[in-house]
Amino acid sequence: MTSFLSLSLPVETTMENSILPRLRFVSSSPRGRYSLNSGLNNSKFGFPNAVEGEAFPGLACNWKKMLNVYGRAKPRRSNCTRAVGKDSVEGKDSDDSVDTLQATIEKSKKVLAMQKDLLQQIAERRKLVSSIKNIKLNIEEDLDSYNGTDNSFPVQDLASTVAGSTNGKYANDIHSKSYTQATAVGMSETPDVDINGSFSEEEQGNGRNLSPEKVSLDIDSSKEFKETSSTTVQSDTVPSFLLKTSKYDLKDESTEELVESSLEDDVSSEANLVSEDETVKTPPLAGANVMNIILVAAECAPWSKTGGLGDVAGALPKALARRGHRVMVVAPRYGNYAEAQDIGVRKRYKVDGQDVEVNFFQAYIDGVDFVFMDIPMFRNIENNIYGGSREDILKRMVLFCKAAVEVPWHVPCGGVCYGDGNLVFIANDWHTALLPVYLKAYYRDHGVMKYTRSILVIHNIAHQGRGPVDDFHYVDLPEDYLDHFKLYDPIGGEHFNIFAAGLKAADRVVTVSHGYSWELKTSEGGWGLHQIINENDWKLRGIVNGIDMKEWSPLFDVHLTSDGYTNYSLETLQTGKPQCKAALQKELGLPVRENVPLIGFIGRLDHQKGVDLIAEAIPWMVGQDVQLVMLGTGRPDLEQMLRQFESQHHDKVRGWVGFSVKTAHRITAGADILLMPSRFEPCGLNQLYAMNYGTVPVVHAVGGLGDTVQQFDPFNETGFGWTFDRAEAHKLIHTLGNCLLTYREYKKSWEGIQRRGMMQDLSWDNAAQKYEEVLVAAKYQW
Ligand SMILES: Nc1ncnc2c1ncn2[C@@H]1O[C@H](COP(=O)(O)OP(=O)(O)O[C@H]2O[C@H](CO)[C@@H](O)[C@H](O)[C@H]2O)[C@@H](O)[C@H]1O
Repeated sequence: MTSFLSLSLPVETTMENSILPRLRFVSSSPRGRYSLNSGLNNSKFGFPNAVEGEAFPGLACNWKKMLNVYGRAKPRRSNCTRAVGKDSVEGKDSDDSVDTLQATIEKSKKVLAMQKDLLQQIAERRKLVSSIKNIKLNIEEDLDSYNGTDNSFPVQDLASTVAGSTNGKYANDIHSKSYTQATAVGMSETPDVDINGSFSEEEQGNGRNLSPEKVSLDIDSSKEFKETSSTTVQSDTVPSFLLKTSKYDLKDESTEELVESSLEDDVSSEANLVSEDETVKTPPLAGANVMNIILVAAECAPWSKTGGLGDVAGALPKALARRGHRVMVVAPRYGNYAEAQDIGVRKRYKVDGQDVEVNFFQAYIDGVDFVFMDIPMFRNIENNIYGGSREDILKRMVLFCKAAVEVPWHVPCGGVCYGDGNLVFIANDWHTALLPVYLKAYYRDHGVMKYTRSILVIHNIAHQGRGPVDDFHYVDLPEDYLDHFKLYDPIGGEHFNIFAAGLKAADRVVTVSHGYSWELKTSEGGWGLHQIINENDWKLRGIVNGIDMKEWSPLFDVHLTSDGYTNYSLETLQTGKPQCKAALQKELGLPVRENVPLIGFIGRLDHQKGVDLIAEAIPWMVGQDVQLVMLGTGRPDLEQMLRQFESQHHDKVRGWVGFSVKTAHRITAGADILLMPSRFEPCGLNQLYAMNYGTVPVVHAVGGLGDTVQQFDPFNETGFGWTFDRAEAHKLIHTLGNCLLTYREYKKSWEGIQRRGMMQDLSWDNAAQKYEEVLVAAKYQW
């Protein structure tokens, strides 16, 4: 969640019921309207406001168009016969038998190419399996000590174990390379030439932050994820290990035989290949593009999380580090984090005329330097991190961004600062959108940090950091910068908008799916910023989020190790998942029945997530033989609604009001179906998690949901779930009805959907590679 709206805050209610002045405009678009709050209401600062009526009917209509634009359709290969025909015309006579022969040869070539491709996948899957096994061994050791409470940080523990590298290890690595700047405390106040310098080739090439063992493990596994399969796995590209267990495989029997026999033949050569790989020191995947990257975010899982932003900030950096980059995450220190040590660096920054001291804490985990800023105004708000008055939140973000931009000078990680050469910041959402502005206004405009670039990632444009124009004085910038913050609403008039300034100042802009990058440019989806986004279209790119495979994998999930739950994989899906379902039913006090479809919902209870559509569908749903569990916090009226559903339909519905990571994992594993009727959804992570757990998503095909959930096609047995094209209750009911029918009547198809979902490569490694392209583009941009 990416706004002031904390999951534990009833902010959305105030959106609807504000008594403070509220400025609105009605979109001239015939498709629908939305209102924008001027931001004068303190509690609403940060998001533009309540959506009225049908929020994005236009989007609903246009999702198919979006899909066409961003294309799932793959380029068709020219068919063999045509190619042969062309040859024969150009050559001698067009003789039928020659044609046939040619066609056969072409076909054989194609089959051989497929076979080669499959063998490659087999080799890579095997490597993956063996590296996963290693990881699992470590994890199992850790599980013994894991206490199973929701508030602990298993990922953290596991991460350290898996990486096999702690801060101490890291320090050793650095020391062994005889770095001279090992003293953290008392670094000079101003940037110094040595510190700013970029790393030597050797330092970069070796992935300086990583121990040699770590480099090879991580690089190998990311490569495997990257190359193993495409995001949309078709039935003809099934990994080989499924050939013997499933029918969702190669339809072409001859190819299958060929593959099987080649498989056996190739076992020994593969083994050689793997062992060779292990001994050869692999260069970083990023090659010559290795950079210093600092991701700055207001939340970072597992330490702080109110929603998807926290997940992304916790996982994307690790994937970038696996590619060989030197990566740091900078986040506020909301509480005491066991892993992070005070490194003794103290800096002072001014906010609203006052000097505020910032202390820096650091932890090195999974190849990433996590730097936490300890600032009095951030302390003890871990359960309400976007809480407080508009001014309070603004001051926090001003201070955070001012300090973050100087972290590469002042915070030595493993003894050496990042420096500002070959450096890119990744800012996230409006909270850190000031960073690109500060980088420009304080430094680059003055010839400092000339080689530093900034990327701004839009996770949710609905929250913008809005306020009255007077708020400009808080951000402490030269007067001529005011114009960058001013935004005019046709009805609301001029206001102050942090996201607007950040979008203009950033070197590149990324958003979290292709679909959303299209929607952002529409008046319905841009929430008043569409014009600025259109003007900056040249620097915008959509990159679909990934999954932290250690955190969200049914095989390693630490929340499935007790209370009757169990870890499972593709191979044990048929036994493991039903066991989790039974455990969930038991935990929730629902009748334990294997054949009743169990539907889940996890998310913020607000307008975005379409909870009200579920509410409208409830009478129909409870008329079916289904069970429904909803987990969420947010608007008090919607929380109340959840409680009410539970009390009215106690034999079928559970409404869990609260923020519980453990329960979210357990629902994802135990449910058969995950419902996501979001009105808009920049990417959405829960549907990705669901598919990885063999849980079938039913979604409104908007934003990232449209990008990631391919509609089930019963004729071709393709697709990962069900989609509906308008955020309307009757559409949801109709679609869910089809889904339930398949669940009940077509078990084999259902299993196929589950398996295809689980077989996708949803890891962060693909996305990290794309981010790298954006970072490189920014680096060479002047
Ligand atoms: N009550 C609860 N208890 C426990 N866990 C809960 C919970 N409610 C939500 N969560 C967890 O929070 C995360 C929510 O992530 P999403 O991507 O679905 O939504 P969010 O709208 O916050 O993120 C925004 O940013 C992300 C990241 O880019 C985009 O995917 C998304 O579309 C955009 O709206 C998931 O990990 C989910 O399990």
